[in-house]
Amino acid sequence: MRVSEGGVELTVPAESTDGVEGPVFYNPRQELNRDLTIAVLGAFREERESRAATYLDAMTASGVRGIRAAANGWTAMGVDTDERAVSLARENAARNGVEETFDVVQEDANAFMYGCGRDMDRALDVIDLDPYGTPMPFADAAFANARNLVCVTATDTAPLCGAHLQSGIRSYSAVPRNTDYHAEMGVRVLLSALVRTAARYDIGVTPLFTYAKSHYVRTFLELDHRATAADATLDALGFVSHCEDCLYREHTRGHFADPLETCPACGASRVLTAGPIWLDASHDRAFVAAVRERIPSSFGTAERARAFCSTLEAELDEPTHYDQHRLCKEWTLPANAMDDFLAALRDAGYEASPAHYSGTAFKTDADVDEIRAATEPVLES
Ligand SMILES: C[S@@+](CC[C@H](N)C(=O)[O-])C[C@H]1O[C@@H](n2cnc3c(N)ncnc32)[C@H](O)[C@@H]1O
Repeated sequence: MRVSEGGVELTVPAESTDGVEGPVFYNPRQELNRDLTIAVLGAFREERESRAATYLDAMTASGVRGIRAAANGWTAMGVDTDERAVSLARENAARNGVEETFDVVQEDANAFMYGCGRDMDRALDVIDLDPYGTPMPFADAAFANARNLVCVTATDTAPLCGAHLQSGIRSYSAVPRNTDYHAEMGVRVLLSALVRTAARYDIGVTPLFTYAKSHYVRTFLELDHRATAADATLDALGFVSHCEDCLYREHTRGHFADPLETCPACGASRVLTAGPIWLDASHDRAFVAAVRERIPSSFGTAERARAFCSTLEAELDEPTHYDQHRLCKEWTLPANAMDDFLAALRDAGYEASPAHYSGTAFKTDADVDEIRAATEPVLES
């Protein structure tokens, strides 16, 4: 089957695939992810005045990411262990006339990355990990061998958000907890595990653009190759305690957890502690704005992608979000329009923004009692 996206033409398997078995992977529902990736690459080069030129599509499948990067001026490389993927990616590269700037290799991604690290002629400026499930088996090789930017997709959202607790602990060396902000738990557990991996190579990390959508988390991490930068990055790790009864939460920075026995707000003992998680900003607002401006109307998801960036730009940096419907259920009050709800918080002197996780998700510097006091009038009206 022929598809076109982002100005390139591809042959892909007739049915879309999203599993390990079956034909070469291509998921049309990931077009937004790929459109945003191309816009991030462009913004990174221009905004950061970066000389980054080489891009590794470390799990290339149909070759779609590498081909789109090559079509946008990158010297791209693609790797896949599946020989059918390698030959399809090569065919697709030739179809788009980028076979000179998109070289595809059949190899294990880790072996390839370490091989490049030893070869100055194959230095990798940007490495993009897009595996099935957890990216952690590839994270060491990526940080050890990337110069400027590491892009990561994780699709194992149940382990990341604490729904599959043991699997999450095994993969991420952190304790994720299943809360009502489960997608954000996944974002912050993933960032924590990635920055701790980078720190082992004396690399500090700045998350430029991070989001959770349907069944995956995606992040773009700028690298700073200094031990002091790694130390500063680790200062953004800590723990969150969450009351399952009244939804109170608090977070503390540092390497040691100090779990709450009881909730300071309601006295209940059903308090979950998660961590270490990433507590700082998960995106750089100015960078996200630059990404938005670089989304051409020709992209299939242009309108959605720009709107998504706008939501992310406005989102506060608080490490956990609330859900209006969840709070209203707790308070047995009717929910109201999000705009009125957030306006009530702002009128009461708090910061408040939508959060990209859902249409009823929001962030604020108010605590649960303060949210209720500020919004009760508009919920009852
Ligand atoms: C989720 S798909 C990649 C999708 C692709 N990046 C896209 O945007 O359509 C994962 C790919 O990783 C490949 N793969 C699995 N293990 C690998 C490994 N150790 N090294 C390199 N590729 C691997 C699989 O064959 C599969 O094609």
